[in-house]
Amino acid sequence: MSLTTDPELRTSLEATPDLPAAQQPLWPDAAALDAAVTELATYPPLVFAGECDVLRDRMAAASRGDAFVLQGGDCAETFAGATADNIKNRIKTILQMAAVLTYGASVPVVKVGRMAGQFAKPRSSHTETREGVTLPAYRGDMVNDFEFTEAARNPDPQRLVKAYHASSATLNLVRAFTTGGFADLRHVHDWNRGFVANSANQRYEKIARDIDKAMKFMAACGADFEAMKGTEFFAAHEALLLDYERPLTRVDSRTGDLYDTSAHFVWIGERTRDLGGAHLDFVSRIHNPIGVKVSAKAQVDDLLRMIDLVDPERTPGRLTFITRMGAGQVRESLPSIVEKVTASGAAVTWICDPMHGNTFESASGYKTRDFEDVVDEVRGFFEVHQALGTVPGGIHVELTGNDVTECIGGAEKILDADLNKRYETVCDPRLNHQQSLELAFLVAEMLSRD
Ligand SMILES: O=C[C@H](O)[C@H](O)COP(=O)(O)O
Ligand SMILES: C=C(OP(=O)(O)O)C(=O)O
Repeated sequence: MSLTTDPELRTSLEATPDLPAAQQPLWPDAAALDAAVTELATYPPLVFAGECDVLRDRMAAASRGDAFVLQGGDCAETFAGATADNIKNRIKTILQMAAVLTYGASVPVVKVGRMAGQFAKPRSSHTETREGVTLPAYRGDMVNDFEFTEAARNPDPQRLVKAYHASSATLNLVRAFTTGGFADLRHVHDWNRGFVANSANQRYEKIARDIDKAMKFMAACGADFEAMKGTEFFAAHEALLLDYERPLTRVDSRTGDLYDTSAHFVWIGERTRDLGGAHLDFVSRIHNPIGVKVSAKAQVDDLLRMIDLVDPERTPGRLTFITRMGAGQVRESLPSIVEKVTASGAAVTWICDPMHGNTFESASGYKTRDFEDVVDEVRGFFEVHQALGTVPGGIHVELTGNDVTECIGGAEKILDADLNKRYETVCDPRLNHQQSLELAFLVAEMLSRD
């Protein structure tokens, strides 16, 4: 792979018209920004273009119903949170969910972490006010620090470089866990047995028992579990900060095509998906599989134009619409979008994000989500696709492997009064380990009914 100093790449990126880029930090020091971007451009890619192509094929399989996608991870990764234990717990949770979903869907589950790059956040407001003091909003560790002081909230471009190193270390451990034996299906199944052994989760015992039987059947047939000790795992994040994504964009030496080597899959968020904006222009130039968040506010005509821009050749697996309508809206707003996009002949993969349309402020003042709403949105997503004869291709979830108390509900019955016990997110509330597994069991039930 060539670096951004490659004349071909420079030409291609410099050809990018000067389009408006929403949600970018107001970097106070242009020279410092320049230095950070130049430094990033000299670093090795985090992923290989060929891996992105593999993921594109997997996303294409999901668009046909031959695979099911599980995307999950933190709302906002932090530098301090990039520890071995946190990464291990998140991977473990995703592997456990994937095992249950594989059983429910009877197709391979494509595992994609919101990890190793999810360090930047779009915000509703540029500023945050506490007790009469107004400072720049926290925009993710890639930009500034969560601490509420003027110095901490000042955007620092060296954080772009730190984000690269934190992503690199995270991805290194993720690759080690997923290929070095930790992902052994027999361990994963044992962990799930531990989950259903908890009296709160007894209603999922039947699925766990059925999986147990299936594993014994496979063993009796001579299945090689040793060969199933590793698994494919991909990294994804929102391509929000163009000062990070552009210098990590490289020419694939095999084909001459551009790839954003900061992750296998990048998505464009609800707040930055404007057709005339720099974000969609950027992803239209790279060859990674791309996601776009779609809320109930999306106009179908805009989505059709977006497909023409990002996926003019209608390549299966290239474009994923991650719908996040809210439990109260999904049944009303999703059908016409799916119907019209399908009628246009586009080959998009449909994924449900049941988190971002279901956020509210609890009576005690915490930003939270109700587990019931999360489940209901996924249920609505399945109902809509079933009614239209289209394919529900996967789910996209904000989760952690730790026992935080950020979303209310679930079998543990987390209440508003419990939120203050372990509310650790620096942005949006995540499902904890138990709630994530519970969601997987419920989605497995939905899938096996299909
Ligand atoms: O993750 C999504 C957004 O970044 C987040 O919901 C914005 O939160 P805010 O409305 O508190 O800025
Ligand atoms: C900001 C996010 O979501 P959305 O763009 O859908 O609001 C996100 O997934 O982190």
